[in-house]
Amino acid sequence: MSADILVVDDEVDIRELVAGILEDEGHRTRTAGTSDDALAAIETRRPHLVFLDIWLQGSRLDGLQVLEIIKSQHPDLPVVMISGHGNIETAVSAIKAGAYDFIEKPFKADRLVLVAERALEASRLKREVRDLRSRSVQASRIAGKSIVINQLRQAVERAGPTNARILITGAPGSGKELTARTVHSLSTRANGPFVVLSAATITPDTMEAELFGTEGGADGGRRVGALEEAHGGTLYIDEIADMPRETQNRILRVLVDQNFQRVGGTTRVHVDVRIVSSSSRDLPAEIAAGRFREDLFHRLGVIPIRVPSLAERREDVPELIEFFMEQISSTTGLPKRRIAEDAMAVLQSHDWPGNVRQLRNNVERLMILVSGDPDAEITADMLPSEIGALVPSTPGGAGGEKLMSLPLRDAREIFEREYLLAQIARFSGNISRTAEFIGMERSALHRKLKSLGIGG
Ligand SMILES: Nc1ncnc2c1ncn2[C@@H]1O[C@H](COP(=O)(O)OP(=O)(O)OP(=O)(O)O)[C@@H](O)[C@H]1O
Repeated sequence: MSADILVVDDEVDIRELVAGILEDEGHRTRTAGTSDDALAAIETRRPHLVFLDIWLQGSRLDGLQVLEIIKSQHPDLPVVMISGHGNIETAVSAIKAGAYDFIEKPFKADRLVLVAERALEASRLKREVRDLRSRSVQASRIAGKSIVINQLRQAVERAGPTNARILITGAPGSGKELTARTVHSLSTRANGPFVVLSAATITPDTMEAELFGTEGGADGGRRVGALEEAHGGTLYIDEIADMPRETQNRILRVLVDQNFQRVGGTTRVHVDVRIVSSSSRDLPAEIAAGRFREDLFHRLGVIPIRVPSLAERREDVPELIEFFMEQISSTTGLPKRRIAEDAMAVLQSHDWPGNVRQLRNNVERLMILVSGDPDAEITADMLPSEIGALVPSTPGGAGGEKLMSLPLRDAREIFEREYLLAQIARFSGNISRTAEFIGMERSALHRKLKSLGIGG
């Protein structure tokens, strides 16, 4: 890579020498003889790398002061100090102040080239890591603009940094783990581990070993459990209500004592772990049935957060579809597709029992299956039958057969009711938008709803 390198030294011979060597390597260089010229050159255009003399005789500021200014304005701009013979100590303090490295006069050309390449490579890697991080944050963004999702986002932003234990409830696939990850990324533990323990998929026999780890097993070895692995970070326990009673007792003790013993062990392990747990069950009902400890419920749920189901926020469906198409397209290379209005209407009025996960799976399936003309829209008839049922289900869950057994008048009334309820839900209760979509006058729709006994 050809980089833009600024060489700052009061001795003209030195700066020309350094610049010459770097240019021979294919880089572009600029030079400055004083602190003010150096800062002005950076101001004009941020270079990729700076070689900076420590002394800078005859300048307003010395090299260390210039370094300080550069680091405050451009923390990621790598600076290599040029140190005179015998002032290694100053060079070391420059490194403490943020310089990448130093070269000592007189220096060999290959040492100079090597340091330059390393500094440029380190800065490139740093940038890459930052990009990847921001991309993965973007990939796990809580998407949606509905009121309920805004409330969720606010709750997460408030609770994230507090370090308090959080209990997340919500239907399967609604985004509980995503919520937990967002909480973690907003906390002071963001650079620590985020460990997932899925209580639903672990058998009661192995639950404690998974959570606490084991000691003195058959092979005499010890295994680190999820709690220990999450030290300094967050432990996310999924489907907490599926934990066996005995484990519930033990985890409660961990929460009280802040330490635990490994299975088969005698030493107490002290950890600093924030526990975020989740459940898709009705926990008060589990407590009433004696399956879940009430005191544990209160300990885990210092801050309760509820994730809305997708059916509660149908207006987010188009944005979520766009979000997933973008995501899937960038990871698989599949082209994004346009969704025709009739298909969108079906997608928005579907109940989505599997919530956002089910929606995402369907988007992926459509992108794979709908091949051919990349400009062709996805229309309602291309949707899988599981979603595409055009007759809304009737109360009691019966489908078309029930309608068939009724006189036209009653069947029509049931159909109209279900149809209108679904459309209104789709537009989040906004009657004007519903009326416009279904092609009725707003006042006529109001009258219709009243006659069907819907709404106030
Ligand atoms: N609001 C959202 N915006 C973007 N993606 C979302 C949103 N909610 C959920 N997802 C995505 O949907 C999928 C399911 O979410 P997640 O695993 O967090 O659900 P869950 O409630 O933890 O599921 P389960 O109950 O099965 O553990 C994930 O791919 C997640 O990234």
